[in-house]
Amino acid sequence: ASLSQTGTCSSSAAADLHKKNCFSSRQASTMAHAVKYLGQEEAQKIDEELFSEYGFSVDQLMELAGLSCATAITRAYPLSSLVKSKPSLLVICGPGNNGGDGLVCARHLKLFGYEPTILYPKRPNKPLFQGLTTQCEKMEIPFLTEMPEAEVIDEAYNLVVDAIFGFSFKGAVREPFGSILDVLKKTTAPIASIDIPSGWDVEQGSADGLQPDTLISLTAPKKSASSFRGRYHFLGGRFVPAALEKKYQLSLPAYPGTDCVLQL
Ligand SMILES: NC(=O)C1=CN([C@@H]2O[C@H](COP(=O)(O)OP(=O)(O)OC[C@H]3O[C@@H](n4cnc5c(N)ncnc54)[C@H](OP(=O)(O)O)[C@@H]3O)[C@@H](O)[C@H]2O)[C@@H](O)CC1
Ligand SMILES: [K+]
Repeated sequence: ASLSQTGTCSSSAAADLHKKNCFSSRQASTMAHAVKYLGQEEAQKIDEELFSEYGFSVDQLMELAGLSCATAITRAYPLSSLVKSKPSLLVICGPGNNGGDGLVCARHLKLFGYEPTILYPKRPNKPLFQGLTTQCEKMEIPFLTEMPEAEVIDEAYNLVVDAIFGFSFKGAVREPFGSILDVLKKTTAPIASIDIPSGWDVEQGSADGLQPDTLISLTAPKKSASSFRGRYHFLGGRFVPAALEKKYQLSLPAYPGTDCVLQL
């Protein structure tokens, strides 16, 4: 099959190929401006570089990440839109920095007028997380001692914030988080996932995993975000220095004004 002078194809197979090529080149030109979706190692390298080369501390970036998440949640689920009489939210925090983002997010949500409750079953023995826990306790945010049943969650909470695992998640889910994720899969309350829907492979996603209504990608989306089918995808974590953005060719969109989140 050959292409005619006008670039149209003389057979249907060639037409398909031509369409594919045109699509690829169109896609490539759009992609040059589109935000980059990161692999797991790349996300971890950027994180590491922010601390080692750029002199940030974890708690600094965690504060900005958690504030972005609380802001995104306020945009997607304003107080006036909540269906329950109380603006109740359940924030489930995991054992790493994603869980830390969840604690910061809960604290800001409380300041924004929501009534968060936290489940934090595996707490690292580190001053950072102990401090974040104390801050939440002092702000009268209740902590649950066990994961409620799916029906209880649907009855009691307007929204679940998933801060269980982020970009360091690997392998089969270990307890107690396997059971927690099983319950979450049965809930009908909307889920807002911080950075990555927990339990998803960071790059491949998960066909039978959580299906959050909202995803808040921090720094840049991870590859699995291309499988996100929920209503709201936000970018947050407005702390990336231009030189780092350039080095990793992140092509981050411009945040409007002083906003710390952007809807993708
Ligand atoms: N630069 C940025 O963008 C910033 C990123 N930030 C945030 O940090 C997040 C990344 O944090 P992270 O590296 O601490 O890892 P994260 O994913 O929270 O979890 C690790 C923990 O999970 C556990 N675990 C792992 N696999 C498991 C399994 N199969 N089953 C059970 N457990 C498993 C593992 O447990 P362990 O191996 O210790 O048992 C470990 O303790 C990132 O996504 C973003 O939210 C911001 O705070 C700041 C700026
Ligand atoms: K998460």
